[in-house]
Amino acid sequence: MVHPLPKSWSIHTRPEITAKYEILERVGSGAYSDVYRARRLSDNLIVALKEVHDYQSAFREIEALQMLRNCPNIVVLHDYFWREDEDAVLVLEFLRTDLAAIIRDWKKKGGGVRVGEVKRWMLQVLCGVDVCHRNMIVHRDLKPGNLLVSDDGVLKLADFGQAKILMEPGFDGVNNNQQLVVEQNTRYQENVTPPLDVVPDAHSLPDQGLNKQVVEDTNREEYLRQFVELKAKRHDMDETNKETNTNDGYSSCLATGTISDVDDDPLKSSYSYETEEGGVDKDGALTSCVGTRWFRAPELLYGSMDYGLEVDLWSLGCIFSELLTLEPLFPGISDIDQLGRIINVLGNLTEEFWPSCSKLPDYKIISFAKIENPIGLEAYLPNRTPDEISIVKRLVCYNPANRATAMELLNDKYFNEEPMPLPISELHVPLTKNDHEEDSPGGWNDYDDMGSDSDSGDFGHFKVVTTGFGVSIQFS
Ligand SMILES: Nc1ncnc2c1ncn2[C@@H]1O[C@H](COP(=O)(O)OP(=O)(O)OP(=O)(O)O)[C@@H](O)[C@H]1O
Repeated sequence: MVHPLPKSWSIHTRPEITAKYEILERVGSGAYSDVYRARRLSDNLIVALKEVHDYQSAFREIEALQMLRNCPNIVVLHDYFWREDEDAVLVLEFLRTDLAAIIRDWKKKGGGVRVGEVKRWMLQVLCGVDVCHRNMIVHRDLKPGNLLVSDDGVLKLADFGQAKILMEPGFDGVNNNQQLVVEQNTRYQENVTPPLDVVPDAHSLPDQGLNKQVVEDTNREEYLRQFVELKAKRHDMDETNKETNTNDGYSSCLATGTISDVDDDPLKSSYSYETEEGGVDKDGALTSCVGTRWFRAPELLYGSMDYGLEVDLWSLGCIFSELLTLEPLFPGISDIDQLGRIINVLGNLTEEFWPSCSKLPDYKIISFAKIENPIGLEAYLPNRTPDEISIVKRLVCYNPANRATAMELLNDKYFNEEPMPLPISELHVPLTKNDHEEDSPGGWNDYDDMGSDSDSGDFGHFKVVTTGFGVSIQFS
């Protein structure tokens, strides 16, 4: 659906943007942004202008996309506008549809999935995630709706507003493709031979205008200068926004949900929770309030602020399962329900599965009744082959260290045997993106709620028990 232009439109009143772009229509909006289709006046290129209303999110997205430029399965950042007193505007390549729309289209048409197609889509997702992870960037919001697709079938990871660089990369790691590859991380560096070549994207040519920020032939010094400048700006803004800021490390989401979940919770008076605001390393700690619930890893649901790239691997497993079945694997209606669904399938989270799980911040706060006979992932993947089930199991598992990396999966025989992955040129890309709005209630309309962080849904049966750690909520 194309949204009509609102009358008061901040992007429209910014001469530095309108001098270079004709704004055509609003094509989407998210938690932090409004996205417009626009035409670049210099060469008529159609682009997406993403006006980001949260500077932290804008910074993250720019920082990550700068590092990942020239990667074929990552959305191209052509340019950006960043001024202290205005919302940042990112100029992105325009991609008309996404994997969620493709899944909806398959479902609507019936007839199941074509394995060759599933393989090609999944390979493209894996390539995008692999390049992020080799650069120590955790995306933190992988879901079909954030995997944009071009008219000719190229899939690109987008929406890096929650992305985080897990360590400062060594700039010496710039390789021929100008990607920054971190040497320190052995798990992700062993046998690094990208199975699919990373080649510069034809559409990634830089903007040549006055506000040029992303330059294809940027040398290392210039790149470093821009990066340092942007960081300094962020630091200044951090200082001025200290009062209201919720940086990583300043907030903790308990397994009961996000802080807003707790605030909204009608049962809030029947239990308590404590959040440690002090003593958390501002620069080092992460927040657990990330990602869209259906794709959120259990360690995040249990409040971890010490997680790694593996949270993306869990999301990948949910995405692969959805490609195979056309249904979301864990469509939780609240964070508690999300955890309950996972536990019903995998069994209770115990040290048998993940030896250090009891150290998760909320592990002792939330306890579920013992699940004697977990359903198992197989039950959710009827008629799928053992290889397909095995891949889902290698991603959707409790212990993050046991999750298969994107690189390992790219080399998995599944993607190299019949039926072979379809060539990109043979992938079917639906013409429209939002035809699900016509669907019947209870169908794909529900899909729009997958990102909601409000726990106003059904909590099911529970009992509140006082323990040595405070109050425990037990669900059955
Ligand atoms: N490059 C693009 N090309 C075309 N449409 C886009 C592009 N980027 C984003 N959009 C559209 O705008 C919507 C919002 O964008 P995006 O998901 O990046 O924003 P967000 O505020 O970070 O969202 P979220 O609430 O999912 O975190 C997307 O669902 C998509 O429909």
